[in-house]
Amino acid sequence: MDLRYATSPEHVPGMDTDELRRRFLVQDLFADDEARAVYTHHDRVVLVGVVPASAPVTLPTFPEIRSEHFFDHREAGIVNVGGPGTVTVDGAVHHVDRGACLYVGRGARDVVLASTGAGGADGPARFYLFSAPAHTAFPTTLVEPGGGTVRELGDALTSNRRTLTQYIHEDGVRSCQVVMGVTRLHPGSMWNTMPAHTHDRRTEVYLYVDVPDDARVVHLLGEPTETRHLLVANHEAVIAPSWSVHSGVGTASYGFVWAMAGENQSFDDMDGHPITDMR
Ligand SMILES: O=C(O)C(=O)C[C@H](O)C(=O)CO
Ligand SMILES: [Zn+2]
Repeated sequence: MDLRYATSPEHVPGMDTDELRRRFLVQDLFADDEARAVYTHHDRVVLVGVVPASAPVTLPTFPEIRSEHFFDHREAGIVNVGGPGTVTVDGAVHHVDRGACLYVGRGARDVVLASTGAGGADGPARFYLFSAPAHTAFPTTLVEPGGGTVRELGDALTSNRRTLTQYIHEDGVRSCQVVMGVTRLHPGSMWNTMPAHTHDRRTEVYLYVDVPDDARVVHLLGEPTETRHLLVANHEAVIAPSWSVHSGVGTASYGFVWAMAGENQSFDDMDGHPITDMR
């Protein structure tokens, strides 16, 4: 498990590219037949990538969380960004196809992730887990692709036309902390989350998907008047501490899985920052 301590904003001005990437960029989260994890002390969020390529993968616990089972004190949202698959939770099989989201509540003990495609064009399933501490148990719940609460945002004239779908949120699938969904840029639009915002009550992570191999997302982070950027490739994630903006522009169309944890689950609890105020 890659353990990352929290970063205070006053340290960002002195950071070079390598340190910014070491602290906030998550690379190589996905590897065949493995469960790879990153633990950030920002709201104690744990990210896990699972690609059951040749056999099902049983979600392990990790020594760093000191629990007999991963979900003893945690919950998670799981989005499949690969081929068709299943997530079996204590014997109950959930078909989690590409674009579907499964919420797994505190108390789950045996979680097995598997691919069901016959090695078709989509390849194996690619499960992305966003986990946060949980202090009560909510039921494991599946949202099918195309389900959830949809918001149409932006405009083609500002190249930020996009469809935001909320899966796990106050008016959707219930959870303790996790708020999770997916945003898809419309053809010809490249900017996400512009105008930018921060939410000091929550940490957020973006996992970028469907980024062509020869393209990148230029992702903005940092305090609004002390921004930095990261060049992000497909299936890489960026950790946005509560003080950080999180916005980006791609060199080709893409989507991203966004997820938050912290003080509240109010999606609209955010503080906007006009681009004219940012540096
Ligand atoms: O397209 C967007 O805008 C988003 O997806 C915004 C994220 O959901 C977010 O940052 C919510 O706080
Ligand atoms: Zn946000």
